[in-house]
Amino acid sequence: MSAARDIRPRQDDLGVQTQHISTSPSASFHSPSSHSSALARTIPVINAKHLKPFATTDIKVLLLENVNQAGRDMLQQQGYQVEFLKSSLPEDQLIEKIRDVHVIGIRSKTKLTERVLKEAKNLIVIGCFCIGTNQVDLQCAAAQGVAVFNSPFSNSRSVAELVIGEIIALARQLGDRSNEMHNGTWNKVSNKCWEIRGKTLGIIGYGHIGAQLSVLAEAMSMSVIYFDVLNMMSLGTAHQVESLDQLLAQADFITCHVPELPETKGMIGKAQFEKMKTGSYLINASRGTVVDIPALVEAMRSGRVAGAALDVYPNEPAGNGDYFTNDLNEWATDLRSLKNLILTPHIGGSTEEAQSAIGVEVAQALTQYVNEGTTLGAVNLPEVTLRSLTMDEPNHCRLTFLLLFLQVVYIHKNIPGVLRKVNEIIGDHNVDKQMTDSRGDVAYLMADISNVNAAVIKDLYERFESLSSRIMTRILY
Ligand SMILES: NC(=O)c1ccc[n+]([C@@H]2O[C@H](COP(=O)([O-])OP(=O)(O)OC[C@H]3O[C@@H](n4cnc5c(N)ncnc54)[C@H](O)[C@@H]3O)[C@@H](O)[C@H]2O)c1
Ligand SMILES: O=C(O)CC[C@@H](O)C(=O)O
Repeated sequence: MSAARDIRPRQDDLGVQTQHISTSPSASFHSPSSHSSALARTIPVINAKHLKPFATTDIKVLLLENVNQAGRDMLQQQGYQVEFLKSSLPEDQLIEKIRDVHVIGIRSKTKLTERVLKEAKNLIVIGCFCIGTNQVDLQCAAAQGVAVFNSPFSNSRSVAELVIGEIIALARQLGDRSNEMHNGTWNKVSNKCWEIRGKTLGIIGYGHIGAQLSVLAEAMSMSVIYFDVLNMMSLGTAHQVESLDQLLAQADFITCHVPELPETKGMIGKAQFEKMKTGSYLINASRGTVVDIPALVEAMRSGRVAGAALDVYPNEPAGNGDYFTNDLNEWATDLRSLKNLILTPHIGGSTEEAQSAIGVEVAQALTQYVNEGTTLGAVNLPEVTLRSLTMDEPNHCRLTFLLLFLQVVYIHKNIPGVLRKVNEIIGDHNVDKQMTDSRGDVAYLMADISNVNAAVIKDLYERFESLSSRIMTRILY
């Protein structure tokens, strides 16, 4: 087989119309579970909607919001066509672009709403190169058979470290002193400046970030309490309180680390500020909707809150520039006028370490899904994987010759009896391995079938596609 990339269809030995892709090792996906990954592999992928196999060079990827180079490189090395933009796109432009792509990579600013997703006729997978997935209509994506992946903890440490820095900066009014010096003013004061040793940190949401922060804070002799809707294992000597009100009443520093959900919207508002200790501090590096900003402004003006740090806002601009004005958020000027308020442009997870780790992790998940159908780590589909078809398999030479193994990836609506119909179809064939799982209304089945030929593939595909419960059928071989 030629090492040159050639995406033209050709007839292979079995007479199946397939496509021929690079055998360069650098174009192979190095799956952690695959011992053959260093060897050249040929992984044509069928996009079900066209009933034609894809060469990897046919896969179109759109990366928005300055996704890290490491992730971009990995996708390019697959041979995919990768378009890269530094910022997000307004909805209408996004719709134009998304119509054409199979894979989209975004961060927190790109809103993949139902309206956008309905136009994404070729889309098979979304990569959120971040933790949050609130910017994607996950249910709509699942109903369309579009898998969504994120990076669940690669930037957690970066956020936790930022928050530790902010706790000290707020306790010592560092932002104000630094601004004054920038304006030429020497203002040596100790009034209302504190050590953090012995103070109580109240963490709302004890997940990846909250737990990491708990350890760091205790290392600096803070005592840690936290509130979470789940019962969690406390790290160190931290302890879980039973209600948000208890946390608000006890903590000197309060920091929010909950996801954006209907229940967390406005979770810290006027009533909660009134329950906080006078002179306490608030930090929000979760999502902008969690804190009611006008209520925060009022609480800071009244002296109830002695300082705050905000990294996230209800409305955030698509790219960098002079956007932090009342045009974007009506209270921006009020915020900018407050003392001891640290404002950062959603940079909690923005470190070199975090971004490159996220780039690699999400690019890997995307590649594994596109090339192998694996949904491990998907946030909206059942997690299903099969052992890779490797050189260690008894029939590995068939893998090398492409069409002797067929992997059917079938996403279907989870209606009772549907699996019986699916199994009736594949039961007539030589099923090497098979796995199914469901999540909500959607079930996902993977099956490796050996000894297939062009007619069998066509028959299988057509029979799956004719099932009324079908969402998406892909055949990878
Ligand atoms: N500023 C940034 O750059 C940045 C970076 C990463 C993550 N984030 C945000 O931080 C959030 C938290 O990240 P994480 O990785 O720790 O998430 P996580 O899912 O690991 O933890 C969230 C925790 O919040 C808890 N929770 C959910 N609803 C709650 C409620 N109503 N009350 C109390 N607890 C509740 C959950 O049980 C969970 O333990 C993310 O969802 C994301 O929006 C921001
Ligand atoms: O990088 C981003 O845009 C989002 C960072 C953070 O909020 C996340 O959800 O991981």
